[in-house]
Amino acid sequence: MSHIAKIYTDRDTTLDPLKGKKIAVLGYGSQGRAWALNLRDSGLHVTVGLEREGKSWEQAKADGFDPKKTEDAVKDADVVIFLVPDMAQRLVYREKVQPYIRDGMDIVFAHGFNIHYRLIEPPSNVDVYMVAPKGPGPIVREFYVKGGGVPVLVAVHQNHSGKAMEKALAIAKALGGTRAGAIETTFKEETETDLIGEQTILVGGVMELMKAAFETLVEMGYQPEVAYFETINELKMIVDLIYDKGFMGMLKAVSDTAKYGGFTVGKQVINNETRKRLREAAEKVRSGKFAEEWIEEYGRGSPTLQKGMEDMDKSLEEQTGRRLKEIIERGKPKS
Ligand SMILES: NC(=O)C1=CN([C@@H]2O[C@H](COP(=O)(O)OP(=O)(O)OC[C@H]3O[C@@H](n4cnc5c(N)ncnc54)[C@H](O)[C@@H]3O)[C@@H](O)[C@H]2O)C=CC1
Ligand SMILES: CC(=O)[C@](C)(O)C(=O)O
Ligand SMILES: [Mg+2]
Ligand SMILES: [Mg+2]
Repeated sequence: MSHIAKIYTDRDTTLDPLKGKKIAVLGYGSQGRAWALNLRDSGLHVTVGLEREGKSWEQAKADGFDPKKTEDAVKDADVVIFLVPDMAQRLVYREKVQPYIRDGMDIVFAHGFNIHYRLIEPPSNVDVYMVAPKGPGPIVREFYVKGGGVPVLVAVHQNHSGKAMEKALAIAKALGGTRAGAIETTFKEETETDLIGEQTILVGGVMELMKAAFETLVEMGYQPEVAYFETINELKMIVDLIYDKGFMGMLKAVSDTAKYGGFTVGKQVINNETRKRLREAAEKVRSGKFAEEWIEEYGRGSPTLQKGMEDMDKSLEEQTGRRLKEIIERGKPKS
């Protein structure tokens, strides 16, 4: 592997390509709020566009924005950023963006789903690019406020102006992303790796592994509180060690007993069978079959997603976590 990714930092980037441009942030949820606030704090001109009055509208107002109806924000904008849910983007595009597209407008995404799977096909007279934060929205905001930034991926799908990458990097900088680094990628690579990552490890894999370990201990008659601290609460500390000091740093911080048990038993639990299923899940993303399934589920009102949320809310691990909340909060470092 001799390939080295192209990575941009603050020194390689400038806000100039977006200075004075009118930026419409569509959606004010997890990413929308973080982007609108970070871009505004970085000195860019931001308008929040929303479908209707409601929770997001109130939050945007509380944060000092004067939200507009989606189409009104778009009519005025030079740059339109899609931060409504992936499944909602197609309809918002068709009804509230497409009719107002002008020559030289920018259409921007935080995830490549709708472009890669061709749910949105912008005309050739606009730039289409992406800045994809590799972290949850609230963390994108928190890191920025504290002087840091969450790393981002940048990609260009359509370069009508010839300056699409410069503008993607300007957004990356305004978001705080280039304080860490912005890695150049493609819509295909970002979309597929993001979906594979969230399904197999970040959301799906970690959640199920924690649940499986917790439930095994409880089934064996151990106290749920003890199981919760062991299999769920302590994971953050282990992951933080890996985050700060790598796998070697984590291993140096745990006991030899844990290292030996970890090396031998870890491979039995996450074995070739698990890897085979991980690969199958990844292939299902790459073939477009997962996207097809998710679009179909969304069309039926997302029953599986809703049931997942309800079941988790009622689960013994979540109930136990709520009961232990006070203890966990009390123990958190104070600075
Ligand atoms: N959540 C995250 O941390 C990350 C999200 N992304 C991407 O960012 C984009 C936005 O995702 P999130 O911030 O998670 O979205 P979200 O679910 O938090 O967005 C909700 C916002 O969209 C509005 N909204 C909800 N349903 C709508 C509909 N049917 N039509 C129009 N507006 C609607 C809500 O009022 C709210 O303002 C997606 O493309 C996602 O893949 C990328 C990286 C991480
Ligand atoms: C937070 C993030 O990067 C995810 C998991 O890809 C997402 O929310 O879609
Ligand atoms: Mg992601
Ligand atoms: Mg994602």
